[in-house]
Amino acid sequence: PIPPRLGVETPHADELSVLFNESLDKWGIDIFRVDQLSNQHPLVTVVFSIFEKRDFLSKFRLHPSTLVNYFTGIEEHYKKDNPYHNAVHAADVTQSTHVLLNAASLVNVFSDLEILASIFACAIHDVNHPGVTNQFLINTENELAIMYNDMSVLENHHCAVAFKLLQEPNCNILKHLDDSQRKQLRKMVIDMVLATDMSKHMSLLADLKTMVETKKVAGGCLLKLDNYSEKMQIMQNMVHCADLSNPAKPLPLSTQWVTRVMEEFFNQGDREKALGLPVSPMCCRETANIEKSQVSFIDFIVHPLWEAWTELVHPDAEHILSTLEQNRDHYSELSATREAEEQQ
Ligand SMILES: O[C@@H](CN1CCOCC1)Cn1nccc1-c1ccc(OC(F)F)c(OC2CCCC2)c1
Ligand SMILES: [Zn+2]
Repeated sequence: PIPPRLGVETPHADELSVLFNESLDKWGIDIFRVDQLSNQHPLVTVVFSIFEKRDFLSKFRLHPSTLVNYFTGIEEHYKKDNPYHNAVHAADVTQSTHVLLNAASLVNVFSDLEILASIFACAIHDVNHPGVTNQFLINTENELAIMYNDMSVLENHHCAVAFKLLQEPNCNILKHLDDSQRKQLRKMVIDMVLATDMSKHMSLLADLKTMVETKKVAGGCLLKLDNYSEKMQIMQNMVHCADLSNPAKPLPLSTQWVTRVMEEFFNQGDREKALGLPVSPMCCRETANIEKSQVSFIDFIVHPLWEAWTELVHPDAEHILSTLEQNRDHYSELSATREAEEQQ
């Protein structure tokens, strides 16, 4: 059976293809609308449409129904009742990376295999996420923490689930890659997904800043990327930027992500309370100051990262950085008014 043109069966196929024709390559596509129009298959349709647009089905001899089978399996392994870490987040990070890859200063930097690996890594980067943090899994001696010895527990799990699924019948999308391509892709995907562990953030950012400094010295071009580790550094930071892009999206999208992530954090706080464990930061629904937390999240983590990325790909990400700065000021004003109200 030939799969439907957008990879998914939906009564809104026409509306969805109009939305993709207009905005698949744009920062700020309404991914929540993609979720609705795709009959709750946002990841399958985003991956399928990006692969079609990049001509990956012919470049890598990917069979359409194998592609739909595999990414439907991946999508099903994203827990639907996670408010945040669900298939919409995966589709969002995947489409965001697709846009970042189109930056003029990154043209000709990555091979098709590196681009395939980046898109694949985003699609699977949080698969089967349990809706709690690494620290929670470690504190509760969860079987996943035991399995991965407390080291990047979630991120190891996401990789393992994704590669295990490749071995299911009619799911091996990499069947027609040669052995060396498949081995390279596997290594690149693991390197990118393990780099989404927030505990790696500071070292990843430090290395990115160093690269930006040397790039300035070397006359401002990126093309001299000859070794794997420099290329992988950029790919890891690109996926990490996409993973932390919620505050840098148009405000109506950003606020929906804040609501979702806080609900997931509060659910974890409820479980910690019930277990008599100390409640993690920002996870207590009684005391959390949502706007204030967003301002410090942006000031200490998200803005420094996007500032470095914007310098690296100058001037292609300027509009993203300015959206982030506008959103930061919005949350800061909100938190000031809330504080003033609470004083009265
Ligand atoms: O939890 C974050 C990392 N921590 C590290 C320790 O300091 C606080 C932040 C990143 N992360 N990891 C998974 C999901 C998210 C995450 C993703 C979107 C977030 O906000 C918004 F953009 F939607 C987000 O906000 C939290 C709650 C308030 C401030 C941070 C978190
Ligand atoms: Zn993520």
